[in-house]
Amino acid sequence: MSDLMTALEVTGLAAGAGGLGYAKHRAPRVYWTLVGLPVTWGRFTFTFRSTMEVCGLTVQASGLKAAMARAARRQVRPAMPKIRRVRGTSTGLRARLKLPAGLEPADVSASAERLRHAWGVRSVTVVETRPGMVELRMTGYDVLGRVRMPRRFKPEGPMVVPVALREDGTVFIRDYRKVPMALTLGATLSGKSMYQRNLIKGLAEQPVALVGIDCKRGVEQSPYAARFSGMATTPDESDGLLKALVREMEDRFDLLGDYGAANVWELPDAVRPVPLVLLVDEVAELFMVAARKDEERRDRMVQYLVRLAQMARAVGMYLEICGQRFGSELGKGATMLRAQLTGRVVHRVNDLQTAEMGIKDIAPEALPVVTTIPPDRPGVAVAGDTSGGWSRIRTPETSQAEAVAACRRFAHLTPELPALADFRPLVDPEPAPEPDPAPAPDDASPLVPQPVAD
Ligand SMILES: Nc1ncnc2c1ncn2[C@@H]1O[C@H](COP(=O)(O)OP(=O)(O)OP(=O)(O)O)[C@@H](O)[C@H]1O
Repeated sequence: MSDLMTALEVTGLAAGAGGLGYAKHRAPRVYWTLVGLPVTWGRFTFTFRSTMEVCGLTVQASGLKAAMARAARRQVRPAMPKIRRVRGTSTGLRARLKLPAGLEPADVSASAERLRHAWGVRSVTVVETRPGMVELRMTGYDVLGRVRMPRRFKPEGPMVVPVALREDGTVFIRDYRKVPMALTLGATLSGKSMYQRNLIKGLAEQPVALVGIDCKRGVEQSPYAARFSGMATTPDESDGLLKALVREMEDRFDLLGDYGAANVWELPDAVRPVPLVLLVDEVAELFMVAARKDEERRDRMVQYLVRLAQMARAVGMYLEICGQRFGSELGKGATMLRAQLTGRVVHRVNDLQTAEMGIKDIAPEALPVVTTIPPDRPGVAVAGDTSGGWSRIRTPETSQAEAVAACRRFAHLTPELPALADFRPLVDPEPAPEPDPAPAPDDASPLVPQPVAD
């Protein structure tokens, strides 16, 4: 009997160990939650003091403290960061530390690699949360290996879309009100379309008008037509669409003038025009020139885009431009337009010059990171904006069917914009069966776009 029990125990242990070994590689998130997190938390807590000492994150005790210690015949200990809060997450461990006078966040950042080894974690990122306080963001495994977005993430406010994961395990959001105009660059097969797809899926759920320019005959954007209020698939159509958008922008400015408002968010809800995002896929196709008369059209379109990029933010109109390159080869005014696109997401690119176009003017120190994105990691990109901050991100792998299903489910949110009536995209009247059949609201057919109530 006891032999049988022993055999069962050994088999159970072996199966358990095998299961954990399997989970470590195939389900790192589960492994981290079950094993990594408690072990790391314990290691962090019990070795914190000694780690601070060996990593040189201590300063001499202040005169008063030293005097008090001497008076009490205690050893004078150096001052070190104090743990204020520790929190486990599905990707790692976060610890808030209060720094003693004499230590600054840069000192802790400089020791990040040593802290990573000391606590056996995948990465340590140091973020200043307020003067004198830093947060250590540790990840327990390669969170960009197979991206899973946290389920409980709630975007704060309108026009905020969670679109990817940062390597420190936090969510990378596209916040249109903070960074209204953006450029996504990347070589072929680097993951640009996946990024756009995630963006469209996230935007589809919000009360926003989507307008598309896809001069690859609409192959990228047409599947999402149910959620688009306007779409152009040739340079000629795009010329007309951009002209209509500039007029729409001017009308919106007139409205702001009528109400004495500085931007659409100050307008009363009843009259506020719906926010609008223009998504341009493969900008080089839009600016393609075959004859002299095309050049005039191209220069005109660049001018329209520059005007939108310079002014449209206040009236709730935003640009999202995507391409393989974006330099002077695109024609007059192209580099001026690029300077206005202050949000940048740069995937793997083919040459240093393209990486420079994407990131050098806003976060030059991220340049080596862009040039070393491996080809077997499509979707990995460097995201930065004019605040100077940048991070390595990766979008979750989302199938086209999932994004199409989201567009159809929220088709009732597609506003009718009279100015763009000539550019309404064709909606497939017989959609393919959807993999994710969420019920559409009773009052809206998923196929017939309906205006948003004012
Ligand atoms: N975040 C990601 N995670 C995993 N796989 C990805 C990710 N992003 C892209 N891929 C895969 O990489 C391949 C290329 O992606 P995608 O089509 O988005 O690239 P692209 O830059 O748009 O290429 P092209 O310019 O040729 O259209 C696809 O097979 C896609 O499934």
